[in-house]
Amino acid sequence: MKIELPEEEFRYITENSLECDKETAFVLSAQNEKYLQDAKERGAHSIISIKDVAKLFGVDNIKIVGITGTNGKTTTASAIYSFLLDLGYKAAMQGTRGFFMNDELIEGKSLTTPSVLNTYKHIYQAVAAGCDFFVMEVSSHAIAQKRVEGLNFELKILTNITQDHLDYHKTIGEYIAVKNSFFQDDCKKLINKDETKASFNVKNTFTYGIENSATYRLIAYSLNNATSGIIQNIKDVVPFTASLHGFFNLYNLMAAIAATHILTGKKLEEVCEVVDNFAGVSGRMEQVSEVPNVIVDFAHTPDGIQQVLNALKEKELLVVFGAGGDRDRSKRPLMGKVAASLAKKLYITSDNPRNEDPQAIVDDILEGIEDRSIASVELNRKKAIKMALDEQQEDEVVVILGKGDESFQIIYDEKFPFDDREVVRELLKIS
Ligand SMILES: CC(=O)N[C@H]1[C@@H](OP(=O)(O)OP(=O)(O)OC[C@H]2O[C@@H](n3ccc(=O)[nH]c3=O)[C@H](O)[C@@H]2O)O[C@H](CO)[C@@H](O)[C@@H]1O[C@H](C)C(=O)N[C@@H](C)C(=O)N[C@H](CCC(=O)O)C(=O)O
Ligand SMILES: Nc1ncnc2c1ncn2[C@@H]1O[C@H](COP(=O)(O)OP(=O)(O)OP(=O)(O)O)[C@@H](O)[C@H]1O
Ligand SMILES: N[C@H](CCC[C@H](N)C(=O)O)C(=O)O
Ligand SMILES: [Mg+2]
Repeated sequence: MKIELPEEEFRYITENSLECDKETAFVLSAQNEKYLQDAKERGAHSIISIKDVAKLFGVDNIKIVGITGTNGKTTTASAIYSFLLDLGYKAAMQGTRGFFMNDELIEGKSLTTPSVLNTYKHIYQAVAAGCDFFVMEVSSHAIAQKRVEGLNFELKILTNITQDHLDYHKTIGEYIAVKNSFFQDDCKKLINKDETKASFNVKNTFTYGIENSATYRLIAYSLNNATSGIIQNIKDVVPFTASLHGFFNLYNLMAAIAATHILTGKKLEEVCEVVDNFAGVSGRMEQVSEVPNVIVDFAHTPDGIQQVLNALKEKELLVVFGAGGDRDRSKRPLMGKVAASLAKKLYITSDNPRNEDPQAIVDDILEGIEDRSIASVELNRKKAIKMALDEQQEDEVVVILGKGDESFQIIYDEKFPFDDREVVRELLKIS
């Protein structure tokens, strides 16, 4: 990606040596230092550091909020973004769903945390638009690869640490260490106190929790019909209501309320008043049809599946899911096991197979399932959804997991249009 800067002596900057020429400066970062020689050989105008870009782009003129954790990053980021906008601030958000500013989608999905220069470009756009805050998701890949190099965070948030991405991090110990490495500096931090795997520098640390005492503690809650809770921070005890469902979302809401309180210095009452306006995130616990009851969710980890199915366990559940190809293999049997323990019936199918054999992925999932009589295998995702809908009885819920708001299915390197919600609507003939 080349960025044009007409005012500078070089006309463009890039982080890719292949794009270097006499008009284009190479932005040296931890991710591309191995290509420095190549950039020089291609006649780069000059070599500049990511710190130089930080100055050029004024990235210190905005408050950056970074959220990491295995699950709940997008939901927590979206809640903070929504609360800030409702409280009258200008805000931007970058994450799995793309780059948003002041309630508008500016750029579609790419990575959860894009390359370092891409993030700097978004921050630059947010500064230019007069935003007070830049809320961003920080994936474990991004921490390991230093895609957040040079950013001074106003607040860093930890949602939780369970299992994902062991294809990349190799061991759970390494994955936990990478997540925790984000919280070793002196900047303000907000940590989930109920996450026993969290390890952080206590300086400037705030905590939130439900089970353990914390700076922000949920002292009472109800999940019947509507979600509501009472949050305590020192002497303040403040109620809130919310339209998100499920116990796990109480954690996301707590993190977002606490973060907004810390960031803005507004009264906790004022923050809690806007909580109910946040309608949730597309493709997360999204009810596509009420009768029959069909829910689409983005759970793609063992813990995500457990949390979502637990939230719905009052009903009998028919669960359609698979697992992504070219991703953590070791999570697949765990996903199978936890789904089998909470569902009446499983329809195991393809997610995004990418370069793997879809049957082999399903076999990995089946490894975790003792009672195979509850599991049907149908590799075609649309057919698997149809099977579940055809077999659904009154009072049962069809829960379709793993792809949430994705609008395509990735087979090898090709993206084919596919949206679980559209498929359900088409099969149920809902307009
Ligand atoms: C495994 C992985 O994470 N790979 C990422 C990594 O690729 P890489 O290390 O192979 O990069 P590289 O090709 O050596 O390039 C590194 C740098 O050198 C530069 N370069 C490269 C080649 C060259 O000749 N000259 C040169 O200067 C590139 O412009 C880049 O700046 O760095 C690239 C640039 O930042 C990423 O695009 C790429 O993401 C790939 C596409 C990917 O699929 N990543 C996924 C797994 C990912 O990151 N997912 C996370 C987690 C999602 C979540 O849990 O929410 C995410 O943040 O989305
Ligand atoms: N706090 C939480 N704890 C456990 N599971 C959660 C939590 N919040 C959300 N989930 C589950 O994880 C799924 C993904 O949620 P969300 O998109 O907010 O997470 P994420 O961390 O951004 O995921 P990704 O790493 O793919 O970007 C949800 O659909 C839900 O199933
Ligand atoms: N951010 C996650 C999303 C997974 C979504 C699932 N549908 C898959 O393709 O595995 C990842 O890149 O691992
Ligand atoms: Mg996300």
